Amino acid sequence: MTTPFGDRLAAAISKKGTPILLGLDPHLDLLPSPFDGAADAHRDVNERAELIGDFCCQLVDVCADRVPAVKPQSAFFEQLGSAGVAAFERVCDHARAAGLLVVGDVKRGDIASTADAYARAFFDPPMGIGACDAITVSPYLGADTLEPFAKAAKTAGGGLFVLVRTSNPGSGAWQGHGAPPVSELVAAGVHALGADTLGASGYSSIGAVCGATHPDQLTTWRQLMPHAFLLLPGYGAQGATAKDVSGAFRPDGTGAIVASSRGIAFAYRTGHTDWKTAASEALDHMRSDLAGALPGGA
Ligand SMILES: O=C(O)c1cc(=O)[nH]c(=O)n1[C@@H]1O[C@H](COP(=O)(O)O)[C@@H](O)[C@H]1O
Repeated sequence: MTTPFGDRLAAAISKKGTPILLGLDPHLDLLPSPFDGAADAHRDVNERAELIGDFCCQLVDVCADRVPAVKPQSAFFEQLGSAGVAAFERVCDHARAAGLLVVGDVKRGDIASTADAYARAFFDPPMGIGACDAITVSPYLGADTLEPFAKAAKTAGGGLFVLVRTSNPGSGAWQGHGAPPVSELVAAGVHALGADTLGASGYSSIGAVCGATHPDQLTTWRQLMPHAFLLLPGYGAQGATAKDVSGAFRPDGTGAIVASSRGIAFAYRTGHTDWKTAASEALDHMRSDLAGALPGGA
């Protein structure tokens, strides 16, 4: 039987000694040379997709020994059509071959019968868009629409990260509405959905996306979802710091994974070093930054 995703993530974080989730977001306008040709709309789309795939694979190679997992953002690949989707698959395969867990940032969500097809696209190997260990999903359509995703994930030993409260400035208008706020209702749903996936690590395979840009609320979400991994976007480029994310962790320093995309991939833009050296240094800086701020010195 496949080891459940929650246990695999806990083991990977422990092995690499850091809860960093490396974002793979090939923004066309930020790519370094020689990959910047991907932004040229007059160029052949297959070549452009090849360039973004190559960039992400090389970034994986730079960081693979120091991160447990990566999060390729599907939008940056989908914008180049089917060639981009093929590049997404290649990047997922490359990361898995490097021993990393892959969280496909695809933010899917639809009525249950359609959600079932989306879930198969990511978790059912014969049909797989890109072999993902977990994917991000939107809960807006209701709890019933998360069930097909959860079922497919469980069967595959995979996981989900449900959007509970996103990192963007406007997230409060709807997600923060009501008493208790919608985000807390979703958090309760995530807790319930993960109950039957609790692994030996004490973590379930159903996690939650909670923006690191809401530091005051992270302890509340930690309490509402005691067995869920919290995926925290917003560190670095969106302004959140290591201190901001500390409330999302258990006292033993486990239970959350901190995402950073632009802050690592495009670190070269703030300095004068080559892009690989800059990314590597940014990653080392993030590792020590987190180690100094998290409970248990994670
Ligand atoms: O699900 C996500 O990963 C996500 C949720 C959220 O609330 N905010 C958020 O920024 N993200 C994603 O996390 C990444 C953040 O990128 P950086 O700001 O460059 O680190 C992007 O891929 C976003 O799509």
